[in-house]
Amino acid sequence: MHNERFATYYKTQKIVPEDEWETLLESLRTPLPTTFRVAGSRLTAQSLNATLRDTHVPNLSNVVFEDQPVSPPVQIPWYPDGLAWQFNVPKKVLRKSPEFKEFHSFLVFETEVGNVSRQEAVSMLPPLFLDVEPHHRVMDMCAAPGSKTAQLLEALHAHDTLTSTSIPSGLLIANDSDHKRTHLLIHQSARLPSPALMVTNLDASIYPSMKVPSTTNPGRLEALQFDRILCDVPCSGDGTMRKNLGIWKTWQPQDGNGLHGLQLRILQRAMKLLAPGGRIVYSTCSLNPVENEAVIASALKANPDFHLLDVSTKLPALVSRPGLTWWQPTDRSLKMTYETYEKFLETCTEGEAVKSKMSRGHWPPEGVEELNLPRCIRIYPHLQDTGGFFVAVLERSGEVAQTPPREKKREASPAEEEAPDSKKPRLEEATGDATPTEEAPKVEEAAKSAAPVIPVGGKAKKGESGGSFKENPYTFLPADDPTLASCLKRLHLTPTFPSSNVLVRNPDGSGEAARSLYISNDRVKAVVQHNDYNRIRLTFAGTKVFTKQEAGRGVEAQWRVLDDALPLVVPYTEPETIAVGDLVTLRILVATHYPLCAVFPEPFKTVVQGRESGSLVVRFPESKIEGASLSHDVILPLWKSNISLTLMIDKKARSALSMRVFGKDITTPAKERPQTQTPGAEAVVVSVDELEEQAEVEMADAVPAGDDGSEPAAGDDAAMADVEN
Ligand SMILES: C[S@@+](CC[C@H](N)C(=O)[O-])C[C@H]1O[C@@H](n2cnc3c(N)ncnc32)[C@H](O)[C@@H]1O
Repeated sequence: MHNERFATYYKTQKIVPEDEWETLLESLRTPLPTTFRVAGSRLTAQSLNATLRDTHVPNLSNVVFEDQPVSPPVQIPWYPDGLAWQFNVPKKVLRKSPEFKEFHSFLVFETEVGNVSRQEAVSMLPPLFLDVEPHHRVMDMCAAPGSKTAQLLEALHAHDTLTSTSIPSGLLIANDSDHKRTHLLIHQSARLPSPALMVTNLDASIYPSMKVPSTTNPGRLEALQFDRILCDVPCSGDGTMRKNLGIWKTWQPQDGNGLHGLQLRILQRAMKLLAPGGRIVYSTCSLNPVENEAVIASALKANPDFHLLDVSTKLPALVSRPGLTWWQPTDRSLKMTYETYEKFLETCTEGEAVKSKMSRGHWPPEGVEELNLPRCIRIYPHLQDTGGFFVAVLERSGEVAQTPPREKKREASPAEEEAPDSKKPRLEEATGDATPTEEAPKVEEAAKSAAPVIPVGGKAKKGESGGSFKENPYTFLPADDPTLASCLKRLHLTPTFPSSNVLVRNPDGSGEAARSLYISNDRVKAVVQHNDYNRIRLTFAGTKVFTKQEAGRGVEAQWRVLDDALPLVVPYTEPETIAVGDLVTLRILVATHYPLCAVFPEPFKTVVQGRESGSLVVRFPESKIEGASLSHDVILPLWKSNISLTLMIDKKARSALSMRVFGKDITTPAKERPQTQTPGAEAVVVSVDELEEQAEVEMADAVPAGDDGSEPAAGDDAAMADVEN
């Protein structure tokens, strides 16, 4: 863990006082503590956080391993509501101490189901400074793998309750230029299903302007402007050296020098897309002023309607240092630093200057002191045992548009619907487009071509590109579509269900061919309907709520509600069709795979025996019995075949639920039958073996492999490492 170039460069930049340099270096050489955030909707998170604080931490408080006391997890002091935690425990303690082993499995399972997000502490900062509210139009320009997108979604859904999801009037577009990584992002975001989410796969530096119906000028279109934009740009990542040890070996100043241009272009594009009064958070996990203050300074100079916000009191417990007002770039040889760009140019040929990727913007601009750069936030590893990080919060002057908390839905005027594209109002005419007219053709052209791919480390690999766009389009179904109508009827949904916001995803856009139905809010609908999906490289819109389930041999497939979508669908479900179960019932469902209806306690048994086969929703109210407790209501999806029931959640979710309610994992592998009679079950009058056999045959076709009924591999560290950023 030594790199002379790194030390020389940063000492020259005076990023910390000289007498602090060794402490900073020492801290960079020590392993990073494990940090995680209790995620998901606010109330679920608070309930899980209480379990952590009141059960897990006391259990871990007096652990002694090999004669040494081991400290329990502690809350990160600056994170709101105490929802972020950290602990520093050697791997062998996690593997061998029974208390920590149990805690580790708890974390792995809860991470799998999305209630815990393993995230570096400093990476949790940018969304906190963005201050997102449920009605905001939000853009996450470089979003994959999505840990910050998840935080932004949580903020949009701040009004959710434990068992129901609000439909925010706002919008979140999460974008990344790497196609593969957008799919990781979609997977991550599915953990907080949101009808307000869209995912696009574009180069953020040339992000096209999107059209939406004008709110002030009916029948016209205007450019979509955002209230909040996150620019968590690709960077050299030298603030992550405690975790990514490879950077010690490879670090060189050219990493940051080469990225400055792209970082500035992404920030400047965000500035063009932002509404007056809106806010941008620019962040990197780099210590380098060329990637940080230099980008902010150049962007502010070019956009005088922007200023840096003083956010020093926002998180009082966060220890940080002010942004720099002086720095001195160096060329790749690191032999010299140059006071000015002009002095640098004197030392090289034109070709060398181009190759160096240096520009005037790499240096502090004239009048740098007027830009308030000390309002930027620098986090160094030794300040509070974290990674290194940089955040700047920029605000655009102008009046904040007063968005009503819930938008009124606007149907397109018949003239607009029927007009051929060429006759539709031109975006620029309608709005004086957020995109300057002379820039528009370049942006449009570039957006049509495949987006370039630049990996997290920031260096684009030769020949890499986003490839041609092969995603299926999203199409809204007419509210009276027969497939949709039969689905809503079968699932007992009320007429208030927003059926005009249901989308399908197949080449011909028909309901008949659909195997899944998605739902969006009005804002997502407006964007999808008024923009060519190929041009905006639309990879995902809304959230999947219903899927077709094979119902067994010779029986027609039926619709069911996806587990994750239940909080969204339940408020629109006829209340009398939601069955109610107790903890004994839940224990049978968690421990057994195809329990017979006959084994459940009354009145649940009679209720389910009287139901037609197919999708069934059950509410388990808050309660407590010997060996089990539910601290809040839980709603779960079941599938009923002729004589048995199945809990339609995947293996990890089942185990996580079991640990939360029964304090241990009581699940059994799919094929293994319980040796004894199911706990809490009544005496069964017919041969259980015979009937179970029959039930398994019935279910063989019915339970899908894949997103819901599947049996994914057991939880391990990889599951947590996967989502770490
Ligand atoms: C620092 S990472 C983002 C991490 C993410 N915000 C999170 O919290 O999970 C930078 C991302 O920028 C993406 N990227 C690189 N160049 C880009 C560009 N020109 N436009 C959009 N995204 C880009 C990379 O694929 C990478 O996923």
